[in-house]
Amino acid sequence: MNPKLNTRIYIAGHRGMVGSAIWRALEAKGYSNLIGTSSSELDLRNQAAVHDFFTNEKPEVVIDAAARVGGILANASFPYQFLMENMQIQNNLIDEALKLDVQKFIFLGSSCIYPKLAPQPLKEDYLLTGPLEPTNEWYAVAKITGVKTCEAIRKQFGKDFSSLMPTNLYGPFDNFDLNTSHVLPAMIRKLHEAKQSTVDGQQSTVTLWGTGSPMREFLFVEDLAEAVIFALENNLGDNLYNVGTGEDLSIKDLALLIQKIVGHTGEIIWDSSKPDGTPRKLMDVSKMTQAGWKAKTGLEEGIRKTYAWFLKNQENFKEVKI
Ligand SMILES: NC(=O)c1ccc[n+]([C@@H]2O[C@H](COP(=O)([O-])OP(=O)(O)OC[C@H]3O[C@@H](n4cnc5c(N)ncnc54)[C@H](OP(=O)(O)O)[C@@H]3O)[C@@H](O)[C@H]2O)c1
Ligand SMILES: C[C@@H]1O[C@H](OP(=O)(O)OP(=O)(O)OC[C@H]2O[C@@H](n3cnc4c(=O)[nH]c(N)nc43)[C@H](O)[C@@H]2O)[C@@H](O)[C@H](O)[C@@H]1O
Repeated sequence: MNPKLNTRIYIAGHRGMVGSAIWRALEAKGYSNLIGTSSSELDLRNQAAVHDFFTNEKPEVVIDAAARVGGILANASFPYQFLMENMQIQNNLIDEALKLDVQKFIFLGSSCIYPKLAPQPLKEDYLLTGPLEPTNEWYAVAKITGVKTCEAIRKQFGKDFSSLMPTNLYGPFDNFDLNTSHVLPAMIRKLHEAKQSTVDGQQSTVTLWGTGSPMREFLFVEDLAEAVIFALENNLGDNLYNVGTGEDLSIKDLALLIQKIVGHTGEIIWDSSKPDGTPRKLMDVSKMTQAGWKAKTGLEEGIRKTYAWFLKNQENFKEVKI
């Protein structure tokens, strides 16, 4: 389909980091008929409520950025919720979208769908070729189910349902709760707070998780929002596309970069009782590049923007339990 500026676009999860970035980017491009509801207004795990919502709102396009999301520890600690809630949310959205003849559905998954020890960089074809990383296999299984459900609809009904697999994301409106966050916002918060708490003129020590040796790729969330709009406005023609920068670095090097940006001069300790997770998950982004989309924001530039956002908004995190 070719969306018009008044096409009715429902962004599920529009208050989250990803959904809100997509909303802002669509608004900036002039899309005027955006639909969003918070989880307190509409619990997407509730099938009947989702049915009523679709019947009333009649979206023409659905972008699914709603999910139970968290970093390595949250994933490993709540396997049932990460599996069940994600399947409930996506099943309700996809099934109602199919029944009510939504013209385009974009499902967002994650790079953890690929096997733990798959060759690098990860090509879309490597899906279901080996065992998953145990810390997040529950979330990964839910996301694989979402990819396959969209693929089944595409195959059986010829409808434009497709999946984008973003690498690890970061940016404004990220989650800075140290128990549930991903590594990049956790490092910004830990290093910033340690910089501010000096003891005898020395900045405090920061404890990070694992060995620091895993490799990760990071994409600025506003670049992902551009990729989603690219997929919305172009008929990509296939079911599954990786979205990333195609570059990675070690967790240790990420810590050194954030330390420099934040201005922390204290010591960093690595707590190897915490899991490392998958050793590497670098995306092969050639399919998206060939389609015509490429990430724009360099890692240092993106972290500087995110840190600036954190400094402006950190009062909101004060009540979060560490
Ligand atoms: N963050 C990453 O590093 C990353 C990496 C790859 C892929 N992704 C994917 O990107 C998508 C969005 O992630 P995010 O980082 O933006 O997460 P987020 O900030 O936690 O946002 C998740 C959104 O989902 C909504 N939601 C959760 N449970 C819901 C429910 N039961 N009913 C209704 N809404 C519900 C929340 O709504 P309320 O705010 O109203 O509660 C929230 O707006 C997910 O599909 C995720 O897998 C994220
Ligand atoms: C994108 C998401 O990635 C998630 O995997 P994954 O990259 O390991 O998740 P992260 O939580 O970002 O952790 C990445 C790496 O950073 C290390 N790390 C170091 N210090 C910290 C810290 O203070 N907090 C956190 N959170 N990590 C830290 C962590 O041990 C791991 O090796 C998956 O669990 C999800 O399913 C999803 O796919």
